[in-house]
Amino acid sequence: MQQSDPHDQPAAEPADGSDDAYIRFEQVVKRYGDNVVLDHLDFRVAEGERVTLIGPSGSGKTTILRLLMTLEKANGGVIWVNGDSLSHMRRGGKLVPADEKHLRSVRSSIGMVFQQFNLFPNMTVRRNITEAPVHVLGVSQDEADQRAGELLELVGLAEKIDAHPTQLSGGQQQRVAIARALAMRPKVLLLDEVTSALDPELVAGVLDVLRNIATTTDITMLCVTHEMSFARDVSHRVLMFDQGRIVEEGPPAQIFSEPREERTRSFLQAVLED
Ligand SMILES: Nc1ncnc2c1ncn2[C@@H]1O[C@H](COP(=O)(O)OP(=O)(O)OP(=O)(O)O)[C@@H](O)[C@H]1O
Repeated sequence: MQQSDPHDQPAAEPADGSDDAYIRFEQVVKRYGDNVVLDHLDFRVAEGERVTLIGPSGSGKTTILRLLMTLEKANGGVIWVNGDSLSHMRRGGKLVPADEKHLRSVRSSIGMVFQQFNLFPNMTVRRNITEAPVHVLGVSQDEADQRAGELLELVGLAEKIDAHPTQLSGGQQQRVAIARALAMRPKVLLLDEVTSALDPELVAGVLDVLRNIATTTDITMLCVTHEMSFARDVSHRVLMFDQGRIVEEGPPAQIFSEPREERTRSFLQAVLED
């Protein structure tokens, strides 16, 4: 049984009433058994903002993305996405626990790309990209096909539309996974170490695609990466985590060039030596 947390107050609106944050974590607690992974975490991400999460292994970065995708549930606090709470909803003027329909609706504004590409091996690239828009959003197959073509153009794989994932390199598969996430027209894109599973020579191509998406769209991005030059290029803000708390945050130029905290300095040193 999960313990309840004193901060797990149902809330209808962000605590300060008006809040322009698109994503907001308010006193969020996540535990696995006795392991406190997120410890009363507070942060906000504005609409269109691109934020990179850095920090040592186990500091809770992936957990944050998984909570946003509702793949995990917080033990305390409230997570807001565009004014909707992931724990509660209003029904008939009352606050009730969020149901699956509410969560599905919130989740539909969020796309995620994982370290492993998770493409359907038996489907062509086209079907990998069109399956969810057609079956979840109810978009016509023609419209979904047209969008798949445009997205494959964007990720530089237009000629692979009828290929199967097994015929593609890891980097190409990851670019298809990015196109698939964008096909749902998300407002937020979550990127979880999307180049970590790739051979080194394939990393740059995937990062170039993401740089292009970051700079040519107004999509809100939360990105977990060890690619510091990519983080420097695309992020508006970097959050440095340790043991489930933010130890430092700031624009990339400051965090990477003049970190204030010893923990940030030693983390960056270790990544650079890697
Ligand atoms: N399903 C789970 N069951 C138990 N513990 C878990 C589970 N998922 C994550 N954890 C623990 O939560 C902590 C935070 O993990 P998380 O993956 O969020 O860290 P991270 O900062 O993303 O690390 P990395 O950079 O290695 O991916 C770790 O101690 C991890 O062992």
